[in-house]
This record gives sequence, C-alpha cells and structure tokens, in this order.
Amino acid sequence: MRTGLLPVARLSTSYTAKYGPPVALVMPVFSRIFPQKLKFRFFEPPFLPSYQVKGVLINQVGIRKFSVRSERTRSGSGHEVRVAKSLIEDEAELSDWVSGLSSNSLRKTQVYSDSDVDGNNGGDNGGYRNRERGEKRRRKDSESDNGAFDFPSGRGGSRGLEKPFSRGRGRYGGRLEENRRDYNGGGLFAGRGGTRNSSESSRRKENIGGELEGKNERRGGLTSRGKGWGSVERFPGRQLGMGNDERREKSRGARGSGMGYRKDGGGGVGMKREGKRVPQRALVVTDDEEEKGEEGYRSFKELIDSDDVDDEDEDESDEEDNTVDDVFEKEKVLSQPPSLPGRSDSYLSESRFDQCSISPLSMKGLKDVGYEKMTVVQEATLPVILKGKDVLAKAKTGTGKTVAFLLPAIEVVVKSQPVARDQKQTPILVLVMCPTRELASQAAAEANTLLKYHPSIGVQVVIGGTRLTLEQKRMQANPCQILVATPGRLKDHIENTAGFATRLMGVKVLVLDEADHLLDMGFRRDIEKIIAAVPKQRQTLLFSATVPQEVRQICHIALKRDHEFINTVQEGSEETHAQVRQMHLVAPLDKHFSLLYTLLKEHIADDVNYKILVFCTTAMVTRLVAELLSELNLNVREIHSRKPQSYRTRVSDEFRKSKGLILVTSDVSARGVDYPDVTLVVQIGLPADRQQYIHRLGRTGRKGKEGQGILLLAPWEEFFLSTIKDLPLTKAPEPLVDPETRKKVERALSQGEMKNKESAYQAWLGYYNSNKNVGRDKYRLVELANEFSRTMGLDNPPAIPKLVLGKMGLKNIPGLRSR
Ligand SMILES: Nc1ncnc2c1ncn2[C@@H]1O[C@H](COP(=O)(O)OP(=O)(O)OP(=O)(O)O)[C@@H](O)[C@H]1O
Repeated sequence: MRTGLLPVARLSTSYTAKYGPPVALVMPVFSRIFPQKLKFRFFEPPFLPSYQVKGVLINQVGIRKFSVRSERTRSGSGHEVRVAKSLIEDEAELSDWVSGLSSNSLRKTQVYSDSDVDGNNGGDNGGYRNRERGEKRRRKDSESDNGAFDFPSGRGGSRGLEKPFSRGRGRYGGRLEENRRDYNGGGLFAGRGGTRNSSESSRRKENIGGELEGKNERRGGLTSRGKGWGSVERFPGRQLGMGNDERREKSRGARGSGMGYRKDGGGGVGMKREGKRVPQRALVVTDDEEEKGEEGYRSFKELIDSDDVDDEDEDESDEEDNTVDDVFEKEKVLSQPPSLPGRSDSYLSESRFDQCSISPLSMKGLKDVGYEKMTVVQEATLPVILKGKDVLAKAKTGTGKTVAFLLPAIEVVVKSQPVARDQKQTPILVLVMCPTRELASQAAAEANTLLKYHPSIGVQVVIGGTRLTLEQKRMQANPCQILVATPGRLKDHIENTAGFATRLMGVKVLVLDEADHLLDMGFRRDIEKIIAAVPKQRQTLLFSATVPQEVRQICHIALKRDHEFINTVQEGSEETHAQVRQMHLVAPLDKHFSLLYTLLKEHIADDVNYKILVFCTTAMVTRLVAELLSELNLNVREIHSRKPQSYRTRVSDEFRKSKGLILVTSDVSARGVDYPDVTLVVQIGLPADRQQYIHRLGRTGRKGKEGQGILLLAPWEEFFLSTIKDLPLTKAPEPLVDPETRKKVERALSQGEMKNKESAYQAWLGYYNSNKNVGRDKYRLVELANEFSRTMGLDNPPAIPKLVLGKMGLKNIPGLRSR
C-alpha cells in the first residue's frame, strides 16, 4: 500500500487551532518582520520519498519551499535600515574592485607570462600581494586556521577579537563550578561498539580556524534550532553495496592538496581507479617552502590589523531572527518517520538517480562508484536544480551534499556547447567555492570521480598553500570547465592571472559549499567580490548542514529572488544524527588531560577499529595535545594550520584510510571532511559556537553509521551547553582516573617542549579572550589562563610580548608576565 501524504497542503483544523492560521494568513506578519519577502509555494515533488513501517511503504512529501526576495527599499526597524546601508557600501566597494580588475589583469599579463618569475616565491605577485597581505592573512587564517595565537575562528568570522562567541542563552554564563567529585564513575563508552564498514568516501571541507584570528563568532545559540521550514523526511531504504573503498582510494589518492584535475590527459601523477592506474587529472602542486613561510610566527599586530570586523550589526539581527523563527515554527507540519537508530541506510531515499534526467555518461560514472539510490538531500534538490533553480539546501552532515550539487552542475557543463580547446578561451562554467583547502580538494576529487566518463570535462582546484604561479601554469596547460576554489586564492587569480577574470565570465553555476560559513564575516567580502566577478545570469547553489538565521537574511546577495530553500532536516528533529551518541563531561581544567587520556584508552579498549578525532580550540593547543598523547604512546597524528599543506594532505589521507589512529586537530577538520568510519569525536574546550559543535560532531555518524561524541568542558565553560540544549547530549559519567594514570600524564606533560607550552598558553589566552563569556572579565580570564598553564606543568605562566598583550586588551592585568 502506498500512501501519499502531503502534510503541507493539508492543514487540518487541529493544526490551525494549535499553530494559528495557515501560511497565507501568516505571511503579512512575516514580511513585516523579515527583511525579505517570503513566498511559500507548495509543489509537487518529482518523487515521493518513502519509508517503511511494518512492511508498509509509505510515501511522504514534505518539502516546502519558499522564495526569499531581497527588499531593497526597507524602512522601519533600525535593523532594516542598517542592512540596506551595509549593502550599499558593499556594492560601492564591489564596483570599485571590479573596475580595477581589467587593469590588474593587464598588469599581470606582463608579469605572469614570464615563467622566470616562478622563483620569486610569491614575490611574483607583484605589488598586489604585498599590498593585500594583511587582508590575505585574515583570509588565509580563515582558510587554514593559521596563527601563532590561535584565536577562535568562529566560523570564519574573523576580525574583532572581542567578538562574542556564543551568544546564547548564557544560562550558566560565567558560573564557576568547582570541585566535581574526583574521577568517579567509569566506562563512558563501554558497550557501544558497533561494526563499521571500512568503505566510504571522501570529501571534506573544513572550517576555519583561525588561530589568532579572532573571528567573530557565530552567535550560535540563537539560530537554527532544528526548525526547518520545509522538510524531507528520512526514508530508510535498503543498504546499498557501494564498494566505496576503492573509489575513495582513487578519488582521494591524489595526495595532493593543490590538485588540479584534468580529464583529458595532462597531469603527471596517476590516480588509481578501479584498480587500474588512470591518467590523473590532478597535478599535485604543493609548495612546502611557501608553506613554511606562511606558517612562520605571525605577529599579533599583523593578525589583528587584518581582522577588523563590523560586529555591531550582528547583534541586532539575532533578535529579529528569533522572531522570524517563531513564525516559521508554526509552518511545520511533517509527521515523524519512524526512528531507526543504527540503520546505516537511513540516509538513502527510495529514489534512484536514473529517475532524474541525468546524462548516460554521468549515470555510468554513478554506477561505477556504487551510487544507485539518491540520498535524501539529493532526492530533494536534484530535480529542482536540474530545472535551473537557485537552491539553498540544508541537510545533515555526511548525507551526500557534495554529489547533490556536483552532479547537476556537471549536467550543465554536459549540455553546454563544446568550447574551443584553447585554454585561455575555455570559460569556467562551474565555480565551486569551499572554505578550506581540504574541502576544495575533496570536492574536486568527488567531481573527478563523477566525471570518469566525461573525458572532455576538466576539473581543477585552486587553493592556498601552493604557489600561485604553479596553479597558473597548470590552468594554462589543462583546460577545465569546473573550478573548485577557496575564496582567497580565487581572488588572487582574478586579480593576478591573465585572462582569468574573462574565463570567469562564463560561469553558469556558482556553488557555495558550507554556505553559512562562506557568507559569514570572515569570508563575506571575498565572496561578494567573487560574486561580482561572475555573471549575474547564473544558477547559484548554497549547501550546508547548518543554516543560521543570519545566513537566510543575507543569502540574497548570492541567490535569485525566487530561489528554493530545501531543508531536509526534519522539523522538530535535531540537526545531529540520532545514531550518534552525544555526551558532555564537565570537569575541572586540571583534570582534562588525564580525563582525555582515560577516555581515549577506554574507547580504544572497547573498539579495536577505533578511529578518533580530537578537536582542540586552537592550532597551538592541538600541537600540545598531540605531543602529550604521543608521549603517552597512543597512535596519534596532528593536523592544523601551522603544518604545511603537503603535511596536512598526507596526514589527512593517512587518517582517511586508517583504523586504530587518533587525529588531534584544530577546526581545519571541522567541516565537510569525509573521513570514513570515525568512531569517536572528542571536543576539548569551548567550540567556537553551536554550528561548529554540530559540524565537528558530524565527522562521525556519516552515511547513517553509528558514532559517539563527547564534549569535555571546564565548569566555567558549561554555559555553552545552553546553546546546544536542544541536542540530545547526556551527561557522561566521569571516568575513573587512577593515581598512576594521573602521574603518567603529568610525567608526559613534563616531557613536552617548553616552546609548545608557551605557544599553547598564548593561543589559549587569545582564544578565550575573544569569547564574550569568558573574555569579558579580564582578571578572571588571566586566572583561568594561569590555571591552564599549571595543567601543562608550568609553575610560572609564560611571558607574552607586550604588543600582544596590548592588542588583547590585557595590559597590566595581574598574573600576566610580559616581555
Ligand atoms: N547517493 C549516494 N549513495 C551512496 N553514497 C553516497 C551517495 N552520495 C554521496 N555518498 C557518499 O556519502 C558520503 C558523505 O557525502 P558528503 O561528504 O557529500 O556529505 P555532506 O552532506 O557534504 O557532509 P558534510 O555536511 O559533513 O559536509 C561520501 O562518502 C559520499 O561519497
């Protein structure tokens, strides 16, 4: 029996009584409070998603879409006026920038046509690079979590050291809760093993970090509380045997970070595919020397100078957002599908790719990688995107968003007229923007996989951490119609690569992966400029697992007015996966290292196939923790922005393929990275915000698999829990740490390098200083920092450069030592 349900269209009397008038009646309220016109429309989905209940297949259609129109002339609330003003300013800046492009390009033509400039190590970029260094620093930080002092990246937002972190319901704000019972309890993870497949794919994204980049954070708590407008249920289907291992291996086999992919020959390094060596489209271009230069100690001033943010605007907008949320809340009318925890196929829909109008060669590629059924987000978005609509899509982590935007984008290229073979004339038809290098490389690898039978379509990646000139040469040598890029590097190419701006004028599809992050303050200006450099007549696709209200408000800078918002996160359900067990553990700071060690040991003992990610607040703290765990003889790797890109790529590849390994990481791994079969995600210390918590946690439980997450906080960090209180976290029993273990950890700490401890201390101070809750009371902040210093085994806190202290607003605060 198949039953089609159209919950949206069938507003019952009881619904009306409970939630108020239906959409049409709510709309006037809506448009008054929301700075964009919102238009709902019900539509008939091309497929009826279905799930089974006791053998009965039930179809459900629950996708509601609405359009958002930007309203240029707004008046009324102060907020609306402010938004309008900011747009005008941005547009003025944009047009200045665009008009400067042609002359820049001309200038570059002369510079870059000469291959000799390669050796200049960045100097070849001429004055521009130097002039723009500050800005690029900021950007790079966002992309790569760089910095000597790790500041919270927030989700990219940067600038503004004092920017609050989580604005949330600081129910516990600042409360110091001391003296939890010592190491009682036990066995946090006992018995939760579960088998995990070794297959899976890849792809990634990152986050951002920004050590010392004070980013404006994400104001997490106020937004997206799991209320979608429209939703698509999850419809468990049969498990697909995908044989992904091999595919992953090949698609990620390119160790390279700086990859460019080329279908039609070219490329020096081969990629393994289906057991055979196939011509690789990617030419790996990494430049350790350049990386080393970049990873060098950056002055605090340089970082701060490049991080000026307009924070004020953001505070106000949240209030309005909440109001809007309340209204929308009344619109959700989906019935709950049965929850089937542990079902590894629950992310798949019952619809198959061949039900869409996909080209035969793309279908062949899909078949090769074992994709037959669409995931829920693919099912919901593909038909709409194939029709040419702009789409803002929200879907949980690890549910196939990359293919959801790549596949229809490839179809656009397939349908486009063949272009001249001359590379310089080859227009870029699809531009995919990713916030991090890893993510860009992962997306390109996925595209490469899908393009297996489209030899005339090329993909390239342009990312930071590689020489611009090498990328230029590669692009010259290998035509590509699909370009995957990080914002900073793309902007470099627009301004410094001859003919590049012209090629961008061919863009038909623009994708912002991790859209909320890219539209956040840390990236927004670059993104606006990039948007100005591609044609207005284009299709734009925004994807993310989190779409906070502020993103909805500003998404019109990228999307057409009649775009569709497709939210596959079921109304009323969490934004995280039910099959991922989430816990929090609040314990005094001086116990954290011992607790971490004990937790890891327990998990390792429990699951021989363990694969653990440990997220730390900053790059330097990441280094410290990795050093400690390594000293304790755990099998550990580290990854953060202070490592060269080539190293990051190597470690990332290793972790992807491994089992029995712990990866200690900063937020460079927080978003999008598709490591298969991660068994546990540990987050130590405050996540930058709610979104970051969700994305980090999303590294486990991908593709319907089980996973575990634990958030380890100090008592004074407990306020963060209020920003995620709608998520199903439970209090973890504090594991028993015996005195021997404690001593062992202390001994290992004492072996740690002093300079690492100094850097970690400084980074720690910078990170928490930029948190509104913790950094507000500077005296208390310093007390806590010194507590952290003691946990590293230091009797005296390390001295900090006066300049840095000044920039942090910490001059003359008792307890600090300066130099
Ligand atoms: N139709 C499909 N069938 C089976 N596997 C798929 C399908 N589509 C994508 N996948 C795989 O699912 C995994 C997760 O996909 P992807 O990384 O795109 O998730 P995501 O939603 O973008 O996650 P995140 O929000 O963390 O970025 C990948 O290994 C991908 O290859």
